Amino acid sequence: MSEVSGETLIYPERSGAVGVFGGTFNPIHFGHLRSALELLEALPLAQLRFMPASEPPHRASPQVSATDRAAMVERAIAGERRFVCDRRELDREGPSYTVESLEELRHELGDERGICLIMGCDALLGLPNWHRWEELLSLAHLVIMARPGWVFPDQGVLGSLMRDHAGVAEDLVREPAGSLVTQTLSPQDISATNIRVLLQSGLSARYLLPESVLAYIAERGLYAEQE
Ligand SMILES: Nc1ncnc2c1ncn2[C@@H]1O[C@H](COP(=O)(O)OP(=O)(O)OP(=O)(O)O)[C@@H](O)[C@H]1O
Ligand SMILES: O=C(O)c1ccc[n+]([C@@H]2O[C@H](COP(=O)([O-])O)[C@@H](O)[C@H]2O)c1
Repeated sequence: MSEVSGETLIYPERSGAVGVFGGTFNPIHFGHLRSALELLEALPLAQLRFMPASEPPHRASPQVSATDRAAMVERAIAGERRFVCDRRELDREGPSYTVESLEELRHELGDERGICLIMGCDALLGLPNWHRWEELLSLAHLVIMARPGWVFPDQGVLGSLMRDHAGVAEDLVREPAGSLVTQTLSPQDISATNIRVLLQSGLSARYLLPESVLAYIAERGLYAEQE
């Protein structure tokens, strides 16, 4: 069983699928958290795992360490029993390839359990550049969240992917992998980029992310104001 934060994880009732929400979480914010909660309520998910990327494959190395980013995730999700911080990518050397995390999780959960890889529409657009991306749907379902300012692709390789794998919520528990489900949630036009800009400019980021995360940022002097 992989290392997870807090209590030892007992995998939930056999009925629900396991959601995996990967991200840089630099820092985690209410856009992530509110979307995750709405997904839990809209889809047959028993648990949602926030999985901070240690070395996000397709962006510059974040200035804030993976340990700090995971600590912020842990603070943010404290109190919501169905949210878990999955630290497996912190324990692995090299780029945090999602396909490798899903392989590990599939091995742990067995062949029957539904696993849902969750991502925003913006992340979907970059999918064809991911490491071994064509294997992702054999390991998990994809749950794509609408995000303000982004439209679902309807052409090219992603348009075909969306049509060929289009599924409905029930598929996430009927099958272990292979369906693509889109979900419209209340729009949260919040980004970590915007939060970093505010903090680096000496402005408040209050009400965009949990107070516990803001307190951690202050304690550790992260995203400090730039001269
Ligand atoms: N406001 C939001 N609403 C819905 N999904 C979001 C939102 N913000 C981020 N996501 C999704 O969460 C996942 C992780 O995102 P990430 O940690 O990179 O946050 P971000 O706010 O997009 O960060 P950055 O601004 O640094 O790119 C991605 O799949 C992204 O699409
Ligand atoms: O596996 C890959 O090749 C890959 C390429 C780009 C992004 N990802 C994952 O997608 C998630 C969102 O990434 P990001 O950069 O938008 O925070 C995060 O879990 C990354 O590890 C994964």
